[in-house]
Amino acid sequence: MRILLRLIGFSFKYKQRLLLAYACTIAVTAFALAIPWILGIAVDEVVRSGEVGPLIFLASLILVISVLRGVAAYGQQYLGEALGQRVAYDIRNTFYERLQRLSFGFHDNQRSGDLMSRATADVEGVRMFIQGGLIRGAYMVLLILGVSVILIISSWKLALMSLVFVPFIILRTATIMLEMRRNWMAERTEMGHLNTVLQENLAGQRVVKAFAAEDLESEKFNYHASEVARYGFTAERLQAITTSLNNFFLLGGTGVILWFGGLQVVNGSMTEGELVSFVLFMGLLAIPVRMTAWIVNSFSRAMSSGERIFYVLDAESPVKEKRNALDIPRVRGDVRFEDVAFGYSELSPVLKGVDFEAPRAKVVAILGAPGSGKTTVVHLIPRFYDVSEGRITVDGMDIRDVTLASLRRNVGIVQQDVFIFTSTIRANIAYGSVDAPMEDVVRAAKAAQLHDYIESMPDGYDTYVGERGVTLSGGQRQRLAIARTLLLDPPILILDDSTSSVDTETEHLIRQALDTLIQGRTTFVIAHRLSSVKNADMILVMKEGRIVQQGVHEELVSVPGPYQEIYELQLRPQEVEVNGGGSLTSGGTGAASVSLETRTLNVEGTS
Ligand SMILES: Nc1ncnc2c1ncn2[C@@H]1O[C@H](COP(=O)(O)OP(=O)(O)OP(=O)(O)O)[C@@H](O)[C@H]1O
Repeated sequence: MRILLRLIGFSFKYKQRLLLAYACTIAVTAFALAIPWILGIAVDEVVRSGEVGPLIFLASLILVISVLRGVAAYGQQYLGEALGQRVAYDIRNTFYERLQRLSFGFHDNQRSGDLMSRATADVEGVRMFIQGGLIRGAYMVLLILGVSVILIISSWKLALMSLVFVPFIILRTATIMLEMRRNWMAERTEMGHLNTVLQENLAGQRVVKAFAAEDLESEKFNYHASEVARYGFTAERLQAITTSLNNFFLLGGTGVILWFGGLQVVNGSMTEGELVSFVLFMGLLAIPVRMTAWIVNSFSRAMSSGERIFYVLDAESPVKEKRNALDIPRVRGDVRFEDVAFGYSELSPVLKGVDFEAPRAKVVAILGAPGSGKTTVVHLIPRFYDVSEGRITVDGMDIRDVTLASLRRNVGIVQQDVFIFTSTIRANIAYGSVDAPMEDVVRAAKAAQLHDYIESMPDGYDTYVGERGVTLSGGQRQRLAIARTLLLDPPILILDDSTSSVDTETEHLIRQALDTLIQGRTTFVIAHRLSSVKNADMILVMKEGRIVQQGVHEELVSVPGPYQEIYELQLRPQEVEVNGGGSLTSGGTGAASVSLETRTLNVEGTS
């Protein structure tokens, strides 16, 4: 009921259209009821007077009414369709908008395929109901009520006999409604699984092919596809059985009328015309009786779909923006973690007592074993997640007191896994700074050592890159991400330096690009490379969610502890690889130079 009311609430935004559609529905019902009534009078007139004059008049009247009925039916259908389309448009946009606002904490627990299914198939289910069920349902109710009242006024005994089937239809409708609802919910869920398999398969095509897993993928898809089909058949079966039963009840009622009505005509207590009207009125019920099952089916589907849509619309984002949050301008870049604790769920804390200060324009290298919490620490800065204890400040301001948009404008991220949109190179570089003038885009591309490559393409900056940037090499994707961040020009930078292995020339280009990028920004490097660690202004060594050592390379390497172990086991062997090809400096402090050796440094012992 709550879902139905909310869907009606969406429709009520267009109340003029809705009311007009209902006005057309009332007109269609009235005209539909008038025709059998006039036909009854016509039959009586012919029998009584034997003249054709009144017949011609009544026939013309029926013609006029039929035309009017046609016009009203057109209005009803058109307005219903338009209403359905508009409501679907609104729901789809509200859904998408909500998805954009929900934080990582929500998305971590969802499957993209399922969310896509909610945004498409579920919205479509709701649209069909609004367009059909909401309007036609009213027509059906009006017609049944109208026919019942007319029949009862004409001959209540005969009416009661002929309408004896109505309670059966109501009972049947009520029972299948529950069954249909359960069935549609299961079908919607399976459809979500099906979309997830499809989406993952398409996104992971390279892995599927590399592991020759086509058969496995087909099996997974087939399983969910057959489940979807099974629930679809069940819905059709329920609808077909109900339609047949309802038809049976209706025809039974018509038989009763013919039998008892015929007897009444014979004994003179009813005219021929009244009997004809009665039978025609019963005929009018055929449409709503047949439609009952369809409407119940459409209603059940819409309620299940509505539930799935409202689940997302009502979802609370774990990261919320305060009402009076400040829209901050460009910050200086002093970042401070004050006794921060965090867990992805309340049961398992991931970070405990993390406390450090990253002064403006310094480079902080974070290292530690896999799962020690390095990524988690940096993801707290742009508020992908919120701390559970303590606080993080930027220039002394608690980051929960500022708007998410203004905070994120100040924090740039260059990840190892660069996401490229299916668009032009220019649009991809300007993602996040869409209004940036072309000169700035070119300047960023030049600084990222990508300009020459772009210029060598036939369409230059307007060259389209394939889905997820498949037409670009790993090194080009990475430099594009650097150009994107350079254009954003954030004072705080998060960098995952685990560049996939590339050739020396590309490595050199990336190193130059990063050199430019890092200048003058407070930089957090998730350190996978020797020089990121060795030349950082501060090194944080993490273990099981805690900072176990903190300092600069020279200090840490001279005392026994986790850093010394990592250095001896994994960093020192890298030293022979370093050939001093360049450096990344931290805003001219001199201390921070992050050089990129040709081989990826494997701090954790994994490649
Ligand atoms: N989205 C998430 N939901 C639940 N747990 C998570 C999530 N992301 C990470 N974790 C868990 O939090 C812990 C810290 O993970 P994190 O990614 O911060 O480690 P890391 O040091 O960056 O590891 P790596 O070097 O392997 O990337 C791990 O135990 C991990 O399983």
